[in-house]
Amino acid sequence: MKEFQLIEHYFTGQSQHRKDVKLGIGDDCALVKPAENKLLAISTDTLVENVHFLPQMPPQALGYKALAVNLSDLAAMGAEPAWMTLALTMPSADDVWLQGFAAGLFEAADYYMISLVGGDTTRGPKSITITVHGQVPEGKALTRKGAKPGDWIYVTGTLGDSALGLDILQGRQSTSNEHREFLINRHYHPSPRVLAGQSLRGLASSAIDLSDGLNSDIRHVLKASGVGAVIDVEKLPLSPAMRDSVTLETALNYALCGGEDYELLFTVPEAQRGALDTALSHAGVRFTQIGQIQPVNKLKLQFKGEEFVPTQRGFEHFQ
Ligand SMILES: Nc1ncnc2c1ncn2[C@@H]1O[C@H](COP(=O)(O)OP(=O)(O)O)[C@@H](O)[C@H]1O
Ligand SMILES: Cc1ncc(C[n+]2csc(CCOP(=O)(O)OP(=O)(O)O)c2C)c(N)n1
Ligand SMILES: [Mg+2]
Ligand SMILES: [Mg+2]
Ligand SMILES: [Mg+2]
Repeated sequence: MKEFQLIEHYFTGQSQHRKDVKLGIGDDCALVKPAENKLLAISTDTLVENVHFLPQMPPQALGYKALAVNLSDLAAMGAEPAWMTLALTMPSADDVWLQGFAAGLFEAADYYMISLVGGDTTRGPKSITITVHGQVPEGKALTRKGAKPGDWIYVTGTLGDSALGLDILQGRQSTSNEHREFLINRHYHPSPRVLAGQSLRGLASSAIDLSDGLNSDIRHVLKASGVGAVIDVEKLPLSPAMRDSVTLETALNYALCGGEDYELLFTVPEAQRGALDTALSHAGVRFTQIGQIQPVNKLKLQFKGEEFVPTQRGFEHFQ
């Protein structure tokens, strides 16, 4: 199949048709109509073979995850997904692979109501870059800046599962079949907390999504907000699969430094604390208070009051 046939065959048949897409795939640009009184939220993330995914990763999971990691950034800002572009580079046009990739991509796109409006297809080492566009009411976006001393720190979901799943895939850890399936699924199918992010508008004083690991990502919030924090690592939410598979110390290191959780970390002032339960009840995700913002610009990790020293900082591309 040639380049243009391939694009038409795999990427123009989506079921997600948004009224605000005035011109989609096929021209030199897409034309979209942003809503009035809303700001555009734009973010891009790349997945590169052997850096972000193993060559044997099922194409359906890869298509899904490539979009999910991008949606996670929209979630962190409280934005609603709207449009995306896809830049796809691959060594050859493998029909089975493309079929699976497109199925996974559109599964996530349909669920989160985001429309593919364009992209680029090239030959080369396998990599996927998605740019997402979302919308957020003016003045309502969540940002990394805004955490104040005394605010409570929360995370959604459970932490560390994805990194343990990757280690299991690579034979560095092992566990029961049931836990193995759960953990690998958490690695392959992260759940971007899109609804939770929108529900936190007007409630959270700051937010970020966790991609490199809490120990690394929370520092972006602290720096942007000009504050410090105490984290009670014994409060970090761990899945039963995590707790059953490794020692508590190893589990806490996965939760702090493993990365690819795609959960939200957010801060909430004391006065808004009571409103959280109701706001997040519709989002269908658990959330756990793990610490508090402090005036001194420093991150303190403690386990039952004693200093906790993690084995690493978090994921970094350039050491
Ligand atoms: N090559 C680049 N050019 C411009 N901005 C970049 C580049 N790489 C990263 N950024 C910006 O730097 C910030 C941090 O990037 P990153 O750590 O990748 O964020 P995230 O973890 O949310 O994906 C983001 O605002 C991102 O848009
Ligand atoms: C083959 C392989 N090695 C290592 C990892 C682990 N890993 C890759 S990227 C990453 C962090 C997140 O990726 P990044 O490109 O930093 O995304 P961003 O922070 O920009 O959202 C982690 C933990 C993996 N998923 N696959
Ligand atoms: Mg990024
Ligand atoms: Mg992010
Ligand atoms: Mg990163």
